Amino acid sequence: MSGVPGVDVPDHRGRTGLDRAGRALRRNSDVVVRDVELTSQGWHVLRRTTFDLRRRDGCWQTLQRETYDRGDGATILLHDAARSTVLLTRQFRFPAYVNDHEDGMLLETAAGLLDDDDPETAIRREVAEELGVTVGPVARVFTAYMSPGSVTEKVHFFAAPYTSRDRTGTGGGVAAEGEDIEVVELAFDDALAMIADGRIVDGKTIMLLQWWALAADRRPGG
Ligand SMILES: Nc1nc2c(ncn2[C@@H]2O[C@H](COP(=O)(O)OP(=O)(O)O[C@H]3O[C@H](CO)[C@@H](O)[C@H](O)[C@@H]3O)[C@@H](O)[C@H]2O)c(=O)[nH]1
Ligand SMILES: [Mg+2]
Repeated sequence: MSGVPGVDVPDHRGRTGLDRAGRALRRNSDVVVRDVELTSQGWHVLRRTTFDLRRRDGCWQTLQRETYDRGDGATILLHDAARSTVLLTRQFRFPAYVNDHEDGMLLETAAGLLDDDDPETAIRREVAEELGVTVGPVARVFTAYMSPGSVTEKVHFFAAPYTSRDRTGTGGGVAAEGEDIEVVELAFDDALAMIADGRIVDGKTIMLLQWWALAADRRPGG
C-alpha cells in the first residue's frame, strides 16, 4: 500500500516514516521485532508493534503492544530554600478530567516536551513561558520513564533555586497554543500536605517534592 500519510507521504505535521520506529532494534537478543503498524498519527503517534519475546524458560512467544509516542519531556522544581516555598503551575488537563478528577485543574511542576531542544534548553524555555522565571544554574535530578508499559516518553527532571527577583515575566504559557497557566507559589510544607490529601495528584510533581523532602538533610540549613 502506498500514499499513507505519515508513512510514505507527509502527514498534517509533515512527518513520514512513522512506521519505522523500532524495526531495527537488535540490542536485546531475546526480542525480535516482526512488524510495526501506524495506527494513529494525530498530534502524537500511536503504533502497534508485533514482536517475538523469549521467555525466561527459553520458549518464544509473539506479542502485540500498542505504544504512544509523544517524544521526551522535561520538568523542574523551582524552590526558594530561604522562604521554604516552591513555584508550581495550575492548568486544565483533560486526560485527568475524563478520568475522575473533580475539575481537571492540576497543580504541577513546570514541564514540557523537548521538541527539538536538549533537555536543559527545553526546561529553561518552559520555565520562562509557564512561570515567567529566568533561572540560573539548574541541577539534573534523575530521568524516568513515567508509564513504560504504553508510553515511550522519558522525562528529564531538574531542580533550581528561584527568588522573587527571578520572576521577570508573568508566565501563563503560550496563549496561541491554548495554554492558560496560573503560577502558584506554595509553602513547601503545604505542598507535601497536598500530596497526602490528594490535592496534588501529578506524578512528576509528587516525585520532585518528595525528592526535595528527602534531600532536606543534605542542604545547608536544611
Ligand atoms: N492542537 C493540539 N495541540 C497539542 C496537542 N497535544 C499537545 N499540544 C500542544 O503541545 C503543547 C504541549 O505543551 P508542553 O508544555 O510542551 O507540554 P505539557 O502538556 O505541559 O507537558 C507534558 O509534558 C510533561 C513532561 O513531558 C508531562 O509530564 C505532562 O503530562 C504533559 O503531557 C500544548 O500547549 C499544545 O499547544 C493536541 O492533541 N492538539
Ligand atoms: Mg507544559
